Amino acid sequence: MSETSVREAEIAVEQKHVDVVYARVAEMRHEAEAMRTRGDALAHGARNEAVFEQAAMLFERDVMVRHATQILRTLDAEHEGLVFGRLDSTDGETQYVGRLGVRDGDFENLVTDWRAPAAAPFYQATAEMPMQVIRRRVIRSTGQSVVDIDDDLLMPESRLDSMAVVGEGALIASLTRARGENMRDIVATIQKEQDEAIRAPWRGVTEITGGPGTGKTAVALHRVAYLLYRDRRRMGGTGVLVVGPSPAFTSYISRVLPSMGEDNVELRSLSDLLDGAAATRVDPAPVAAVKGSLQMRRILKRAIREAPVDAPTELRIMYRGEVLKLEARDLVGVRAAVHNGRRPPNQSRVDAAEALLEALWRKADSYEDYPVKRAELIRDIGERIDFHKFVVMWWQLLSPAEVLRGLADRKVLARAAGRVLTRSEVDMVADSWTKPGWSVADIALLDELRVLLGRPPKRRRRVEHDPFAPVSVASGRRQDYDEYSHIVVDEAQDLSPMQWRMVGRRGKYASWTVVGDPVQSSWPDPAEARQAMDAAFGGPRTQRRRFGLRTNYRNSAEIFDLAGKVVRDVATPDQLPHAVRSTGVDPIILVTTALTKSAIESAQDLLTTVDGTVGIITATSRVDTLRTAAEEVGNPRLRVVDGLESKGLEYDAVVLVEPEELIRESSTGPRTLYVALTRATQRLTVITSNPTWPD
Ligand SMILES: Nc1ncnc2c1ncn2[C@@H]1O[C@H](COP(=O)(O)OP(=O)(O)OP(=O)(O)O)[C@@H](O)[C@H]1O
Repeated sequence: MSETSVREAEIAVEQKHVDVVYARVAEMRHEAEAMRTRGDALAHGARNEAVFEQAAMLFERDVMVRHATQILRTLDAEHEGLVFGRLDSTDGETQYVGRLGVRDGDFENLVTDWRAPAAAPFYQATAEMPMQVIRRRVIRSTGQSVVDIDDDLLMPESRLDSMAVVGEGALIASLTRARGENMRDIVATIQKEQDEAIRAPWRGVTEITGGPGTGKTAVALHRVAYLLYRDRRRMGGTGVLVVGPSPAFTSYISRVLPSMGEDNVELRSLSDLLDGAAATRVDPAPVAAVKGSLQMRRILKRAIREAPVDAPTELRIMYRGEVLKLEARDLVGVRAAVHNGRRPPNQSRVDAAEALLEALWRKADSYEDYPVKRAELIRDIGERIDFHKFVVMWWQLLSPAEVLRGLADRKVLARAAGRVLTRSEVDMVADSWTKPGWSVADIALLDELRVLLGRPPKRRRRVEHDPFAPVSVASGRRQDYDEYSHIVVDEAQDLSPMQWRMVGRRGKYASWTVVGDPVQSSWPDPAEARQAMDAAFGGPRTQRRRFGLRTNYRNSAEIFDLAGKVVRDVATPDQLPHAVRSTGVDPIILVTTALTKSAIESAQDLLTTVDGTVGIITATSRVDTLRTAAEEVGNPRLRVVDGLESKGLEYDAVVLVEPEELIRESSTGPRTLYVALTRATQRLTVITSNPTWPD
């Protein structure tokens, strides 16, 4: 038989099995619908245990079918298959691997879930350690049709004559596919070193490091799916949180988990981790550096001890014919004493009232011929409406937003900062808070304030308009942030210490998967961030395991060569991954002063060359101009982002505009440029006004 006809014959064999699987899933779906109707009736009428048991069984079935239906819906939209692998072993058994475990009516295995221990050889077997696998086959489908297969012969000596072997590399085929709007799962082609990280135990902290394109994000997401499968009871109840650098990134990765049937995972970016306070901008690097460092915590703590600007500075009260007066100095003392108490300020109003009454009594006690008793004074004044009004104005319930906005006044900030910030830092940071909206760095500060201020007590009555009620930054979507059972942090090298505190607060009892690449870091003080990270994990004694990924699956070798050049002074050779795929096409470097025009022309060119997405990456200051120009092209495959936004994303082709501006804009030298240069899978064009770039 010719090679083509062997391939076709083998495709037909697999199609037959795939048809059986889909038919079984359809059958189960029908059964489940019927059972659901019956199950409701059963559950309502349940009288004895047997019926209960039956109802519970039906429920489990139902859950499984819903799971399958959801996966199918996601896959149908992307034309991918439920079954993607097959193992032929020395014991004569054949096993299919897929996104879901499916059994036939007799409980015989039709497909093994990729996360089950039985499927592990599909990812772990090698020619050196074949794990009894003679042939490993990757099955590629479009919807329900098998379109291709690809074999790995691991034990040639055990191969039977009837066993055909076809294909030329499922991995490479998958890597050269056009990139779309969303990241795809990699279940069919997970590599051994990746699989080890995916299947690591849930406990403690799992750190995954690797250069650009080594599959860190993909591995982290598959690990979530794996943990939910293996430890659903532990993970499923309180939930898994995945934290990424930007909303563009969370949207990019949003499809991966649903394609594996997992939609119960919260994906959040650092700018929307706090409910009700989404960031709309990014601070310039020097401002972000100040706001992200731990010294901000000291400043915020001092800020909340200050009296609000409109708080009264004197208390006068008539009592039994005398004027009792607390002067500014007295009030400052009382305020400080209340702040030194145990409770956060928003829960200390009662303490404040008591401390004021105590101070009034001390005043009264110092008057001669003024026979009042302590208990009487406290009771009488404590019940008076004018005293209550004073307390409400003097000890205001504060929202995190109000406090941070208050620091836009440079005098207020300078007072809170003391000697922690220089004068120019105070100017620059105060100025940033006069701008509308919040920056990404502000979200961590608001979250810190949320905890420092404490949750205000619930009001008993609904008041129509209460000018003193705090403007809440928490909409109450999720009250108890500290309840996640597992947290994944992607691009972890970029979290500031304050952001680590924010994330750490959400994982008091969590286990962690932390993913990053130190060479791509955009944070200027890695040591301080490292310390804050350790604290988030519960201290340096928390169990850790580390995995390093060494192969760059994204970039062509030609593109990665150029990217490697720009970080040669800040990265050691062993920090750079190895790019496996060569396209024979070198990046283009275009020297011109007509940057916008050339960028658009190059992008248009590339849109005709590649089938997937094209990204224009540029300095923040150029984004608006280029976006306007790109809109005129009117092609939905074309995007414009700045260097920081490009983190974690990928495109078929990239046009990088004025590389040196990305370096100038960043506080970490060439690292952001390195990120930008490693976003393309196939083509890269760099547009520069410097004739000697990159030398
Ligand atoms: N085993 C694999 N099979 C197929 N594709 C893979 C595999 N591993 C990684 N990829 C692909 O390589 C690309 C890079 O993966 P990913 O974005 O997870 O890398 P990363 O290490 O997070 O990159 P960066 O740090 O540069 O953002 C993605 O398109 C991913 O689908």
